[in-house]
Amino acid sequence: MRSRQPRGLSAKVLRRRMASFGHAFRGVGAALRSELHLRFHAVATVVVVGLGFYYDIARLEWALVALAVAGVWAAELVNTAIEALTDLASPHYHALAGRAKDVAASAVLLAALGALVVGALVFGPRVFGAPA
Ligand SMILES: Nc1ncnc2c1ncn2[C@@H]1O[C@H](COP(=O)(O)OP(=O)(O)OP(=O)(O)O)[C@@H](O)[C@H]1O
Repeated sequence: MRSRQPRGLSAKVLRRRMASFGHAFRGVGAALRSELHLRFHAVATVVVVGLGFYYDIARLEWALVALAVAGVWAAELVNTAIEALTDLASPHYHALAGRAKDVAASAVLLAALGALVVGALVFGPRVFGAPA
């Protein structure tokens, strides 16, 4: 049976999806350029992935490390977006603006603490020689 979908629609949808990926990557690039914290995360990510290969960690450990790293990146990117929007909406001091920034920053802190726990459990025994 022939599809009733107008010809070229799927190509259009695909182009839109590709454009969305482009916007997302542009966002990561812009955040990397403006945020020192993100550049630190980039270096930390390279170190953690290097340690993963060096110690040949297990598949499930890779999954935990990937989730932890992605969680920190996602929290930091959302925090960067909230900071930008807050500065746009409230360039002058406002208690709500401060609260929005503090809460967004606490999401990064929570993700970073989770990543620290994952890092300590996965790499701690290997680096410090304790039994896994
Ligand atoms: N417009 C504002 N009104 C009230 N408090 C603010 C405002 N802007 C910033 N703050 C307070 O200052 C803190 C630091 O804000 P700032 O924008 O400097 O972010 P930051 O945590 O230093 O992040 P970054 O270093 O990534 O820019 C906020 O968490 C908030 O408590």
